[in-house]
This record gives sequence, C-alpha cells and structure tokens, in this order.
Amino acid sequence: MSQQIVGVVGAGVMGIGVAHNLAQTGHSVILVDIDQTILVHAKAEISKNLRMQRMLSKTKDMESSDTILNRITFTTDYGLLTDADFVIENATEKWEIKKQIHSLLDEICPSHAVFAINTSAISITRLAAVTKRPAQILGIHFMNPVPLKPVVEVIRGFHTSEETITVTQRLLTAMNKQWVIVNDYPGFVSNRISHLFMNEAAFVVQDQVATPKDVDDIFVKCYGHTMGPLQTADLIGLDTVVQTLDVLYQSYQDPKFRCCPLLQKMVDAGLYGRKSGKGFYTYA
Ligand SMILES: NC(=O)c1ccc[n+]([C@@H]2O[C@H](COP(=O)([O-])OP(=O)(O)OC[C@H]3O[C@@H](n4cnc5c(N)ncnc54)[C@H](O)[C@@H]3O)[C@@H](O)[C@H]2O)c1
Repeated sequence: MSQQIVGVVGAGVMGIGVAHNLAQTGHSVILVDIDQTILVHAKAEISKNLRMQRMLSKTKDMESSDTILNRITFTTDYGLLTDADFVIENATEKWEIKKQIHSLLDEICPSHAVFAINTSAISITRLAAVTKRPAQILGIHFMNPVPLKPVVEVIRGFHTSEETITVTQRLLTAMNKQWVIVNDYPGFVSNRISHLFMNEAAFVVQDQVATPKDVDDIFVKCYGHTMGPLQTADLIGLDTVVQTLDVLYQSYQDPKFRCCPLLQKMVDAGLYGRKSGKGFYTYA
C-alpha cells in the first residue's frame, strides 16, 4: 500500500472518481473543493459507488468502505496540500478557474510535487506556463467512471520532463491504470474527435432527423460502440460538453467546433445529463 499523499482538486464527477480510485489503491487523498455541501455530496457518492462495487465484486476480498473512505480528507482548505507529492486537478472546464488554481497550487505545494491536469480540452502547455514548474506539469485525461476505466490518455506538455512522465507512470501503475501518451494540442486525441461526434449528434436531433435513442442505436447496434454519442454526452455532463466545445472553438478558431444551439439551450434549461437527472434521457 502507498504512503504517497495525493491532492485531488475538484470534487465533481471526475474528482469523485479519481479520489475513489486513489483511496481504493491505498493512497492518502486530500480532496479539495470550494463548498462544504459539494464535499458532503462527494463523500455520499463515493460511499454509494463503493457499496455498488462490493455488490458486483466477484472476489469478495475488497476492503471495507469505511477503511477506503477514511483515507480521504474532504476539505475546502487548500492549505492541507502543503504535503502533497502529486496533485490531480479536476476543476470545472474553464480557463480562468484552472489558471487561478494552478498558480495557487504552485505557491502552496512542495517544490518536488507534480501537477496533473484532468481536462477535456484546455492546453497543458498554456496552464503549465502560469506556474514556475512547467517541467512538472502534464495532462492525465481520465475516462469516466474513473474506477472502472482501465486506460487514461497522458498528455505531454511542451516542457514536461521525462522524470515527470516516469513519476506519473508509477502513480498510474499503483492505481491499476494503463496509459497512452500523446502530445499537447487542445482536445488531445479523444476529445478533439469525440466532441465532433457528440455535437453533430445533437444537430441531428435538433434537425429532427432522428430521436436521441435512434441516433445512439445506430452507433451501438450498427457500429458496435458500447454507448452512443448522446448517451456519452449525458454521462460526461452536457455543461462540460458545451464548455469543452467552447475551448475547442476558441483554440482552433475552426467553425467545425461551434456548439450546437440545442446543446446550449439544454444547459441553459438545467438539463446537464446524468448528474442533474435529465439530459437527452431521463435518469431515476
Ligand atoms: N465529465 C467527464 O466525463 C470528464 C472526463 C474527462 C475529463 N473531464 C474534465 O475533468 C474536469 C472536471 O470535470 P467534471 O465533469 O468533474 O466537472 P464537474 O462540473 O462535475 O466538477 C467540477 C468541480 O470543480 C469544482 N471547482 C470549481 N472551482 C474550484 C476551485 N477553485 N477549487 C476547487 N474546486 C473547484 C466545482 O465546485 C465542481 O465540484 C474538467 O476539466 C473536465 O473537462 C471530464
């Protein structure tokens, strides 16, 4: 079991999964968000997900939920990150928010600490430039739900050092993850391609070519995908999909990334997908 202290910033969809995965693999986790109610919700979600995992587990030798949960400190106090060896940042997909967090982390965390940015599309190189340690910054694009997805996309920023890659590979191995390493351009490989799919699927629904279910059925039943593009958008969170499309559009200045008006309208109406109970589908 690891003695490494890992900071996890942002306790939303991804931060919850990253903290769960780290704690389950023996790491001490400091989970930071801006609001106590978000942290209370995060703790309840991790507890629920651990119970579900235990029910589905075939081995039955899983540690108790309490043992795993006790490895996580839920806090709004960034000051607790002074001992963190590694920080995984999973805050909202907005440049201004991430920029502020990384310059704060740079002041607070020990000089040896590595910062991994979990982002859908924001440039790793651009964020690294707001710190004085650009060689120790890289991207880890975790897949959702984090504890169940075995592979991540690792993004090498312009200044990311080989040592940072090695330290990160060590942590990912301890989390039972494999990785694919790619270079830094907004959206990397996964989201630069997948957001075109999801956005165009939303246009197809907006243009009344097909219902969301029919669109997804074509991808699942004809192409053999596990999920269709609109099911995937609901899982990610439609607010995050819209934010990511905005980042891609601003970064490349290419109209192919313009956000579908239907997606924006759904977000304006509070339909965020699974996390709000309604998106292209309704969830219990
Ligand atoms: N949702 C996905 O499937 C997915 C997959 C891979 C990567 N991502 C990326 O991961 C990041 C997080 O996505 P998410 O889906 O968890 O978003 P989310 O909206 O569910 O959660 C974001 C969290 O960040 C918190 N936050 C905002 N400002 C903060 C600050 N200053 N300090 C600490 N916490 C702060 C918010 O309170 C919120 O709890 C985004 O960059 C997103 O693009 C998302």
